[in-house]
Amino acid sequence: MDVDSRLAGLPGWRREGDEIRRTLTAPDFPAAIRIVDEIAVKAEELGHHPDIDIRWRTLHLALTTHDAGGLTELDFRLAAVIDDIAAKHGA
Ligand SMILES: C[C@H](O)[C@H](O)[C@H]1CNC2=NC(N)=NC(=O)C2=N1
Repeated sequence: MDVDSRLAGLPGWRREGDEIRRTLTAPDFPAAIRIVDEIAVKAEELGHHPDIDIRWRTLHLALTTHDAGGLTELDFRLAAVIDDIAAKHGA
């Protein structure tokens, strides 16, 4: 997969090794938790789950496909879903 060209379509995301990462700043802590809650619903639907670090209203998200030993189509699909959720919540 051409990771660089996929990343070009996801401006908030950067590559770090076998992961893509994005940091979000929500308006406040409850909004950050609502974002995580919505991501959880979509992640279950996709069968693909982000690593999430919650620091007050800052969320650090990391995606990779451990099963495949690197980045796959699913990571980029989930990244786009996360971007939609973030935009909806003003993050
Ligand atoms: C069996 C199950 O589908 C796998 O463990 C899934 C679950 N969610 C996952 N999520 C992510 N991000 N990477 C995986 O490799 C992965 N594997």
